[in-house]
Amino acid sequence: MTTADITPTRTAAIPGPATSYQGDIARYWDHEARPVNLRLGDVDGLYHHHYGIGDIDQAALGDPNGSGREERVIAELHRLESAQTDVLLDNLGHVPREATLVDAGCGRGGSMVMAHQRFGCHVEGVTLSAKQADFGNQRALDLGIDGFVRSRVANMLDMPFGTGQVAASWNNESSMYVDLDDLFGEHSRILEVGGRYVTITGCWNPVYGQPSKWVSQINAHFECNIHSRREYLRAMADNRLVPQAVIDLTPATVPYWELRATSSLVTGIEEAFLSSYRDGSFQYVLIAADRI
Ligand SMILES: C[S@@+](CC[C@H](N)C(=O)[O-])C[C@H]1O[C@@H](n2cnc3c(N)ncnc32)[C@H](O)[C@@H]1O
Ligand SMILES: CC(C)=CCC/C(C)=C/COP(=O)(O)OP(=O)(O)O
Ligand SMILES: [Mg+2]
Repeated sequence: MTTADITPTRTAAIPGPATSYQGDIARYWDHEARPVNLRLGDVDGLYHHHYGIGDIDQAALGDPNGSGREERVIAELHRLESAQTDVLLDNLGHVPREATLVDAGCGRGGSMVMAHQRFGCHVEGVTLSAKQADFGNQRALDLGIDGFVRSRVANMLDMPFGTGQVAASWNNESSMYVDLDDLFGEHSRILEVGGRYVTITGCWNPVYGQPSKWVSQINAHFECNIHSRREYLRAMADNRLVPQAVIDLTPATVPYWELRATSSLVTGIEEAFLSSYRDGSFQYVLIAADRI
C-alpha cells in the first residue's frame, strides 16, 4: 500500500495553510465566538466580522436608563455594521444577475448574503477558517440561497477561480492579513478587464509618521499587520487596479465606536480604535478600483 492509498480524499481536496502564519489565523477564526459578533448577528441572521458606519439613531436607542436598552444598543450596532456593507456594495457599480462576485476573506458570510439579496447574482467566498465556511454555508442553506452563495476554505492569495472570470471582488476588513502586492495581483488575475474591486479597511496614516502605539495594539489584538494608506495605493497601481473612489470613512465610524464603548459587549479594543482615529494615526477607508 502506498501513502496515496491511505491519504483521505478530503485531505487531498483541501490543501493546508500556505504558511505557519495562515495556520495561526485559521485557528484564530475557528475558535472565535465573541458575543459582540454572535449577539449582533442573531438580530437578523446576518453575521459580520467588520465594524459599523453612520449616525446613531438616538430615538431607536430610547431612554439610557430604560428597560431593554441593551437589546436596542445591540440592534443599533448591528444596523451600522450592515450599513457598512451597503456602502461597500454601492461601490461595486452595476452587477448583472448572471455575474459572479468574490468575497476575499468572507468571515461568516454576512456581506455575501447581502450581495446576493441586492443583485440576485452568484457570490463566492474564501476564508482560512473551516468553521466560518461551514457557518456561512449553513446560513445560505437555511435561507434557501445555497445555489447562489458559497463559502470555501481557500487562500485569498491563490483563489480557486479562473483568470478573468469574476465581475467584481472585495476585501471587507481582511486585507491586513496578507501582503498587498500578492493580494492585488491575485484580484487582478481573477477580475475581468473593466471589473471592479472594493476594499474597506483600516490603514495607518503616513502623515502621522509611523504606526502609532494604538495601531500596534490593534495588530497584536487581532494578530494582523495593518498597512499604510500609501501601501494600498502603490500596490493597486502596480497591479492594474486604478482607484475610482477613495473615501475616508473615519468620521462615519467614530459614532459606532463611541456607542460600542458604552455597551456590555466591549472587548477591550475600543480605546485603541477611538484614540487612533482621534489622533489621526489610523484611518478607516474605502477604495474602489477598476481593473484595467
Ligand atoms: C475580520 S474578518 C472579516 C470577515 C468578513 N469580510 C466580514 O466583513 O464579515 C477577516 C477574515 O479574513 C480571512 N482571512 C485572513 N487571511 C486570509 C487568507 N490568506 N485567505 C483567505 N481568508 C483570509 C479570515 O479567515 C477571516 O474570515
Ligand atoms: C479595521 C481593522 C484594523 C480590522 C482588523 C480586522 C478585524 C479583526 C475586524 C473585525 O472583526 P470582528 O468583528 O471579529 O472584531 P470584534 O470582535 O472586535 O467585533
Ligand atoms: Mg465585530
